[in-house]
Amino acid sequence: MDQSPTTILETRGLCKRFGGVHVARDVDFSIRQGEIHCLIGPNGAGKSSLFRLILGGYTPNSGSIHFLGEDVTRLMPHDRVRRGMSVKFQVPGIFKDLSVKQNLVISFQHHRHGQDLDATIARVLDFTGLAEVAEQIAGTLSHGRQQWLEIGMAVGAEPALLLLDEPTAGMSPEETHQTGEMLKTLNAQGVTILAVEHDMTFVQQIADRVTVLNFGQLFAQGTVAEIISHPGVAEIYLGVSDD
Ligand SMILES: Nc1ncnc2c1ncn2[C@@H]1O[C@H](COP(=O)(O)OP(=O)(O)OP(=O)(O)O)[C@@H](O)[C@H]1O
Repeated sequence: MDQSPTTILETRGLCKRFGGVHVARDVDFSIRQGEIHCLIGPNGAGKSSLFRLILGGYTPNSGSIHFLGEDVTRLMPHDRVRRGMSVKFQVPGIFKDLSVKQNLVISFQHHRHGQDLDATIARVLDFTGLAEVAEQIAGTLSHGRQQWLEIGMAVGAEPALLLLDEPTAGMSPEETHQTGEMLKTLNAQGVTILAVEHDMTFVQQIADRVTVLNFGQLFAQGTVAEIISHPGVAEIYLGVSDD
């Protein structure tokens, strides 16, 4: 099994079932250091489940997960975060009654103090384009800006791997495009990104590689161009069997 230095995360023979439902079937999946990797597939394919397995929200029935060369299969989610994973879920987990800046203070105050905390907040406000609304109550921001605030909260600790579950859900096309540019900037600064995503325009904008899941199994993997021209991928989206 490949365990080259360029592999940041790898799953080996990962299986997870709930009763008779197999949400992950023998999944061998890897993310390369420095890439933007998108996870796609039809509804119910197992994307969110794989995401939760990687983060430790679900425990696999069998198989293993390796992050930065270490077996993290049995680690609690917070121990995975401590090792460099960070996550933004689909539903914004922000404090809506607090200001943008107060949200960032709460996110970073356990890791950063004094000038270091101020510098981190300034960097995140600049990166997310939220500096002009730093004092605004977060719940009054547009949907897109609330999502950017949460991305900012997820990247303040400078993670090695950022996991995003449908980061553009509910966004306008312009907000979606801006999010893509934001993530490419972050990636250029050294953050590896895994995004579960439905919007293929967005996937084309950001992805270095794409993995397609279907019925809990790895169906195809490749560049965006390879996946788009893969005849089986179009078929599973149309609900036609590839057998
Ligand atoms: N905790 C659970 N208990 C039982 N079944 C589950 C659980 N989590 C997921 N499933 C089932 O596993 C399958 C895969 O679900 P999952 O949410 O991972 O798919 P998905 O690809 O993320 O779908 P979508 O694109 O609709 O979000 C579905 O049939 C779902 O109902």
